[in-house]
Amino acid sequence: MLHRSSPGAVGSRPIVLIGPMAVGKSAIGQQLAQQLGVPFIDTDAVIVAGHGSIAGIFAGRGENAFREIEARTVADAVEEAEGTSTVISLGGGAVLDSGTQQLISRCTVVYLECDADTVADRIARNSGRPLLAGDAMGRWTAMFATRRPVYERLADITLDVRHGSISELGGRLEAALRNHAAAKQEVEK
Ligand SMILES: Nc1ncnc2c1ncn2[C@@H]1O[C@H](COP(=O)(O)OP(=O)(O)O)[C@@H](O)[C@H]1O
Ligand SMILES: O=C(O)C1=C[C@@H](OP(=O)(O)O)[C@@H](O)[C@H](O)C1
Ligand SMILES: [Mg+2]
Repeated sequence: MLHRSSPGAVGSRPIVLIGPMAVGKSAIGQQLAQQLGVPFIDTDAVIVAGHGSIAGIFAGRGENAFREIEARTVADAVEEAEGTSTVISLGGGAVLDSGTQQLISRCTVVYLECDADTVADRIARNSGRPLLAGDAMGRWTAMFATRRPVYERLADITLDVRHGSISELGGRLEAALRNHAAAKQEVEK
């Protein structure tokens, strides 16, 4: 019998978290991985470990260089996670890359959905996100408007994260993943 938190029940594909900056991809991803007892990869953390701070990469080499590093890092993470339910949290702009879009179609993609009010305080405290320098809320809102259709199109599961603590949202996401895996199994029978 499967334990309640056994990773088997959420399927055997990598679980990829997408969504706008500060929605909680890194925090909820880590929480979910802990609940499931599976590895966690935060692609931004991998980039920082290999190349220094994200602000430093943007300032020294530009956004295009960051996006190239990011696409390679995501590809390596998905490859490493293949055949497992490893949780992978992406940066908010990673899914704009068409190669990344193709790669994550082999994963269970979770879109964390929120509104500007949810992230306003977090963004006001923000320091390390170069794309939010200056008018952080204005920039966040403009980017969300253009990226939102991409997040919606790529999502297998959409989780509303406007209310709830990180651990509550981890619990809700685990339940949504179990439902999704069960529904897929039913279709494949
Ligand atoms: N549901 C939540 N409740 C309270 N704080 C949250 C919640 N989700 C995220 N946070 C906090 O907001 C900040 C941004 O979250 P983070 O996971 O880094 O977002 P992302 O990776 O999507 O940019 C972090 O300090 C995180 O702990
Ligand atoms: O949305 C973006 O373009 C970015 C989001 C950031 O990650 P988070 O979404 O985890 O903040 C980070 O990758 C970089 O600052 C660029
Ligand atoms: Mg993050």
